[in-house]
Amino acid sequence: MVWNWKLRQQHHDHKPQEIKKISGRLPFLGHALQLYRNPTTFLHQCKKEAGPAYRIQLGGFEFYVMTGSLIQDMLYSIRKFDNYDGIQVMMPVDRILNICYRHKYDTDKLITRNKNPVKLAAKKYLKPHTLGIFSNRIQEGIKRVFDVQLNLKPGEKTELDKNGDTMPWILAQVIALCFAGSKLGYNKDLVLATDLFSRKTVQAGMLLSVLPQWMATPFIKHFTSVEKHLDTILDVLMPELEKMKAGEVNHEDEPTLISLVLGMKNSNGELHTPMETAIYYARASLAGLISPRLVVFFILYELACQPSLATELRMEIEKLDELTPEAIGNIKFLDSMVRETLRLKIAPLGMFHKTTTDVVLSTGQIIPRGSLTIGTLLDAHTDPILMKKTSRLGKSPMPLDQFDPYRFVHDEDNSGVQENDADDIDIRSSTSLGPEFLTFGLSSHACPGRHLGTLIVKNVIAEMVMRFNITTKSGKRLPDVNDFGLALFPPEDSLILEKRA
Ligand code: HEM
Repeated sequence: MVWNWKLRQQHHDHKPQEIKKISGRLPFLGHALQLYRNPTTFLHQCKKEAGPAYRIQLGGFEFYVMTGSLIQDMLYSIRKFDNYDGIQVMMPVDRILNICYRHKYDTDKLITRNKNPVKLAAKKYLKPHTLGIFSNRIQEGIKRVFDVQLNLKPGEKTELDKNGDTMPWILAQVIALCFAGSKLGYNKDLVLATDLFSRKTVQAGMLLSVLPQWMATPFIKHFTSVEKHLDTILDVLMPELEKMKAGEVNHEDEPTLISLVLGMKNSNGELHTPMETAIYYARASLAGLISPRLVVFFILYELACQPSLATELRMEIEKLDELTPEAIGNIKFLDSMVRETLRLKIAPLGMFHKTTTDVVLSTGQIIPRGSLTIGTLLDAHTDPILMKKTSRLGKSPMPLDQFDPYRFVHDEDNSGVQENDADDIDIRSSTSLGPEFLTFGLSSHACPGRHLGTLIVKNVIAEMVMRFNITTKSGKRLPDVNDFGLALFPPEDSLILEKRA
């Protein structure tokens, strides 16, 4: 292999070391069994065996695993570690569109490596100070679904299944309103198609992660195709988009993601067509639905297991002068619970990237160009050496591997912050990025939708807790479900909602 000149200069002709392969691989399965049984223990053993960077195999993929501060190095080096190709490993939406929709539209045109219009629109309009434009839509959307789908009499109970339709419907309704506007966003066909597009994409993604594409394709086409749902999204959105394009209507009084994307140019310098814009709506809704759904369920489960937390949250909500999404978004206790959930209720492995060049790590080891890299986020978030500031937070700090809903309810006096703490370690809110909070990524690739996502999560939780007493169906706290260390799901349990008087 020919090292490039710059790398040689940097390392004064010391030959970079290969990164060690972890022993115990099985043919094809690689380390799947170890990751299935106990990913956290396995990843600790790997670090002991091979140091801060090592190679594991899962399914057909080999991953270079980054631990500790190497994760930050990866997330900050956006030119060397590409996140687009990385995300496509876990959520291969380009391949899924290609399998399900290529016969209707050349989906290759939508591969948005460098100019993702959803990202550009999100960066512009989903900032904390611009979120007010979505306020009414968030409030109205949540209220409407609760009134229709969860309309119980006081004392009446219902089951909220984590795999059921209610929670996805609530979130899809809000996302449809925010991304397509009030004129189209209440359309039931659109809301259902938005939800099913995201759920089917996740299922198809799972098939593609375990089977070669030729084998997965017929299953996807038969069982998890997104074609019908994308057709519906196009049917609802395109007539309005055509009118917008012709200048017959505009969305100036209520900015929407679709109006922003329609006004942007693609990589050929041409404005997006109504069809492209409608497909981008579907892609954006994926980002807006998948993670928030899990975060909401994790928090509700915690409230069900610790009813005193629900009582405290109700008291905080009752103290508010007005019940606006912003006011709910500013409740410190709720924000702390969201940040703690995002810190701890995450997969042991995450943040897929692909190297764009041979990369020499600070350890002197090399990752060849085109390799898949991944970070041990959970290990980093529970390591007191890396989480110096976080580990001191709270009046009586709890160990980092335990869920402390009050951890980030801090003020100047009880934050545990010391004078020599680095200023760049920002712990102010659930959306503050920094080396002690990696869940949204870092630097310019960090999630641009996090402010909207957390605001929606908080408002759904607030509505739920004000309307219902929440308990678990099992009557116990069941363990979270780990999926080969690559995804973490809430326990195999349901929630029982009892309408409050
Ligand atoms: C609270 C829930 C959310 C979580 C945990 C989350 C997490 C993430 C993560 C981990 C990334 C990849 C960062 C990287 O590779 O460095 C990402 C990217 C992205 N997220 Fe989110 N996200 C959330 C909500 C949302 C919402 C509501 C939107 C709405 C538009 C959104 C839009 C995006 C987009 C467009 C990207 C791609 C950014 C890029 O390519 O640079 N996310 N998100």
